[in-house]
Amino acid sequence: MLHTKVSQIEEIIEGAIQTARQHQKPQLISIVDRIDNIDPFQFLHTGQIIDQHRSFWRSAEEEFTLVGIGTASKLYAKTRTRFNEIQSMWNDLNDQAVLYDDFNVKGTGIVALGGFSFDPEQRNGAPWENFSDSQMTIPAYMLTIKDDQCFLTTNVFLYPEDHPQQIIRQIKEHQEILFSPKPLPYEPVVRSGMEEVLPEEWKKTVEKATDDIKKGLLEKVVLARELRVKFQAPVQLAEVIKDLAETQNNSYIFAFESDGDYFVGATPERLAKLEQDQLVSTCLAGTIPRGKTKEEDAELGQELLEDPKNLQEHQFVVDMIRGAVEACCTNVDIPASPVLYPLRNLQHLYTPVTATLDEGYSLLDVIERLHPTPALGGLPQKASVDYIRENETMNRGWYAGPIGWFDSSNNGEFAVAIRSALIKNDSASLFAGCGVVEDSEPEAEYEETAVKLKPMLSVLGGS
Ligand SMILES: C=C(O[C@H]1C=CC=C(C(=O)O)[C@@H]1O)C(=O)O
Ligand SMILES: [Mg+2]
Repeated sequence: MLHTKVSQIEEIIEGAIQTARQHQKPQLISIVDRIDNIDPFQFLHTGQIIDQHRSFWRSAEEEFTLVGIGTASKLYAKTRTRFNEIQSMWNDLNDQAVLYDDFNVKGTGIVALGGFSFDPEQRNGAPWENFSDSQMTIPAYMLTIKDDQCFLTTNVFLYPEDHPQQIIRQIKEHQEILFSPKPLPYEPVVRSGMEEVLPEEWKKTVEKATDDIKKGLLEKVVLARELRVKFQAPVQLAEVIKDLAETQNNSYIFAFESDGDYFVGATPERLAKLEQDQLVSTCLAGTIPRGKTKEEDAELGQELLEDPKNLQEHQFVVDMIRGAVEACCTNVDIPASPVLYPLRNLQHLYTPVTATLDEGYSLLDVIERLHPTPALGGLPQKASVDYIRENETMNRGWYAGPIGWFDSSNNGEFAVAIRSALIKNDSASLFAGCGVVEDSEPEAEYEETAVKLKPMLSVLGGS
């Protein structure tokens, strides 16, 4: 199945270990092969035999899927300068890497996949003990599906003391496992319990926020809540991801596994996408349910497009993203008014942003400027993040944080991890939030978050 000849892998590994010995320092090598079509969910499922550190990413708008298995290298940081730190670790890593790639397709070769918590200053308490503040992983094995083509990247760090034959044998064993994909077990997820975390207290917090906004303490704040569920048996990652991919349109499907826990979701909200110097960002805020009939759906959509409270929620996001993007881009194009963005259970106000990124900036520089937008944090940015840390009834962890990937050819994309759940064996925490502005009503915001919880709930035992 692999198009790379085995002898070629042997030569590459032997050569790289020689180089590592000569320079007395490790060598990262990355080999890209074109492979026959393979089911990404089965690949993800089978990957757990090799390593319980897996990642999944599927684009919301194009045929593009990444599945990472295991770890060739990890980039961590946990301070306020985490984006810069990860960028400089990434630059160092690339300086010492050698790429064997005849195809040059985005999202192949040395690729980092992972995410960042919402707020690096929030303590890393339950249920997030197994997730570090930020973590980007360069997988040992990675499947890339781009349009109708599949690629396998094999990344390996080679040390002066490594034995070529041992490394080659292990890679061959792992590739054999990955190329004999196991069917999914198809055991339905059965819930045995469900508990909303402090719903009345949450509504009071929304009310307090509207008062504080009226007092001028801040202009907007996004408040999220948590729903805890229990299952009869441990949940299988690949099944949840497959169900999400099949039921949620116009959404990024993602999963990050860390020490046995899975953070998964189907988010519609792109933060930024970069292809060479072409940048795309998205303003998505303002929400109404879908209608049961075509007519009702169109009526609700029209109501959303004209509703002052939702338009205000949205405009704060557009203004902030415009400022952040204009500071590092040219040719910034932002339509004057939003359109509808339909999802299965609800519809949003949507304004796309396109621009050309100025030289010298990376995707992470853009993420640092954007995160959190007022769709996840509020306005002013710092005041709203402080407000969330002090008042919200949950620990956000990676909820609403930037998650995504980048490669070494200036391609990459980050979304924000909303409509998500942290799954721990036979229990899970589901998260959803909403933008609170002056005219927000606690009961209506509560209902809005209930609809936002539906996509995850429906694949975790039914909504
Ligand atoms: C914070 C969430 O949604 C944001 C994204 C789109 C619309 C939103 C809203 O209308 O409130 C939120 O700003 C969430 O789903 O957890
Ligand atoms: Mg809203």
